[in-house]
Amino acid sequence: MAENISNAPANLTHTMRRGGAGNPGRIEKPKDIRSASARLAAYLKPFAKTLLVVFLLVLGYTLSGLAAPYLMGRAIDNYIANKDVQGLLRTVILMAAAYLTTNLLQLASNWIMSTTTQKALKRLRTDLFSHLQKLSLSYYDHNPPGELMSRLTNDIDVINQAVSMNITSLMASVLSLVGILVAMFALDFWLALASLLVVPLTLWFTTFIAKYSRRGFRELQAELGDLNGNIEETISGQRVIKAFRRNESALDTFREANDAVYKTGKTAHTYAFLLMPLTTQIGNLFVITLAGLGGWLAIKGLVTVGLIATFISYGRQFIQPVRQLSELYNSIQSALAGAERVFEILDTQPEVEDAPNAVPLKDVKGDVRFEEVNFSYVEGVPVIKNMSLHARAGQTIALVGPTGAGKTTIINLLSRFYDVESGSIRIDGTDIRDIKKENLRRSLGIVLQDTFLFSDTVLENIRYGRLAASDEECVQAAKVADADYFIRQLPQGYHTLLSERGSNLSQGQRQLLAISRAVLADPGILILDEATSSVDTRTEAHIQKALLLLMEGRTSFVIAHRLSTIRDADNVLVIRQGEIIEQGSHQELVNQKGFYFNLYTSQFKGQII
Ligand SMILES: Nc1ncnc2c1ncn2[C@@H]1O[C@H](COP(=O)(O)OP(=O)(O)OP(=O)(O)O)[C@@H](O)[C@H]1O
Repeated sequence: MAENISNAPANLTHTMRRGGAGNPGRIEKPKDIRSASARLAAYLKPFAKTLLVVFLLVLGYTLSGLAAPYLMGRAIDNYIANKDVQGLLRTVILMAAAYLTTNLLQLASNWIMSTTTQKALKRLRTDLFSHLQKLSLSYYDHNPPGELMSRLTNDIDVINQAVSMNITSLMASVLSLVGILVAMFALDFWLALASLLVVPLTLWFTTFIAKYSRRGFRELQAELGDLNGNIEETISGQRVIKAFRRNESALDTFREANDAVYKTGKTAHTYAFLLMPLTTQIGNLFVITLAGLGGWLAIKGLVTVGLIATFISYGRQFIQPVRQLSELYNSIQSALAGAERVFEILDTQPEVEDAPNAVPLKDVKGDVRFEEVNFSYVEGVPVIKNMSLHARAGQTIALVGPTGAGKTTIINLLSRFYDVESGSIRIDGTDIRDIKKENLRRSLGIVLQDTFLFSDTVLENIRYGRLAASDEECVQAAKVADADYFIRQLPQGYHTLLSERGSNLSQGQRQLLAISRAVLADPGILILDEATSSVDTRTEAHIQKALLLLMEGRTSFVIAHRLSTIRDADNVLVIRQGEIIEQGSHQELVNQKGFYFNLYTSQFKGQII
């Protein structure tokens, strides 16, 4: 058992590195230990019977762990002293059996515990992920993806570490401490009392080293954070770095950050590694004291040599749980803090569900009305002000205006990604808050500038528009969207795997896939955000053609960047600071010589119509 002490630095550093997502490297304290542990325990509750088995196994191996030193003492006193080879052999076999049982039971309990933990964590992860799906977009506005990812992965991992390993360790440590103490006091009161002196010394010592080591690792995490940020920026900004020939200065910044990591890492690890030899020294000191004191008592004829051997062996076993307890405390604290962060998400109110009287939307005609709509993302900062508009079924509405005017917000409100603050939005006369969300979103086709493609095949990415669609329907949609020609040129055609966010496709091609999706979805109302970045003229022509086809007979809201789209629109809404300041056809607006006219002359003049 004593050799386990050598694991100390590894365990300790591991615990420290996994300080949790919020602030890695720090041993964080949960705000409410009781509630966090109760909720975490609830996830283990379905496995109560299994946990009882684990407890019995731990109890079993603690007892068998206590048996071996006792047997050794007996062997020395009864058989070695009396030269009884038979008896010695029997005891040696018993000792071997005791050690073997200890190891086997330990193995079994750890295995069962970690399997159980994995099952419980699988549930927690599923709960967390499904809850994330239900949260509103405004929640995502306030919680960056990195942070949420960290909760799904790091925090759950910290909990995993603590629950799968540390719960059994905790049980074992407490049980073996109690067991050893009882055995020691039962065997010899004074020697047991002397052994107890080692407890405060070990506790003080481990806490002392752990404090410095922890501080070191905390600093190391901060430096590592800087280094990671630096690397991430350099990788994602490669294009700009190369364009501006900043490779050397990027390297300099990296060297600086790398150097800081090296220095802090050296100090932190030195403290951590100090723990092993120094704890071993304390253990040795303990053995020497026991041997000296025990030897003296033996000379006096007060104790037997076998008893001293038993005590020394117990003594070695004793230090480990004492040291472990102080480490476990930190690791469990971190896990509970992680659990709290996970529960915080689970406690966030999900997106407003459908009203109880929500109705399905059937056969959408596409008549859209905004009636005195007000909205703000942040309280007190109105983004849409008292806006009213009417789009008749089949009309194309172009939204134009300077950046930040509120065009995307209008579309966000129509899609009910956010709810209006006051006023109402109606589709075919029904307030969208009274329409089943599922239905509402199905009747809207959204083609955004930055199309999100999943790491899957081209075919599956198109099928995202309507999951029940057959392969033929997907291909047909791609043909209508004029995407078929480029898809067939891809290495595996429709079965080509797209990389994350479709980065192996050009922007124009991504848009064509988004249009294919919309064609497949066959929505009553279309929402388009025209791409601002230029694509090659051939793709551009394909996109234009596909869009015109798609818009035919559907009410379309287009955040327009091309003059041709604006000219073809039935109504152009000029948005400024959350208000419609002008509206009419392109020609009417030009004739008005107002805000649109200025916008037109500065922005669109010269565009090929
Ligand atoms: N999620 C958000 N949280 C807080 N404020 C936001 C959010 N999204 C947009 N805004 C703010 O709302 C205002 C309107 O933004 P919106 O995206 O609707 O403008 P836009 O007209 O679409 O601009 P652009 O043409 O640049 O896309 C801006 O001031 C913007 O900063």
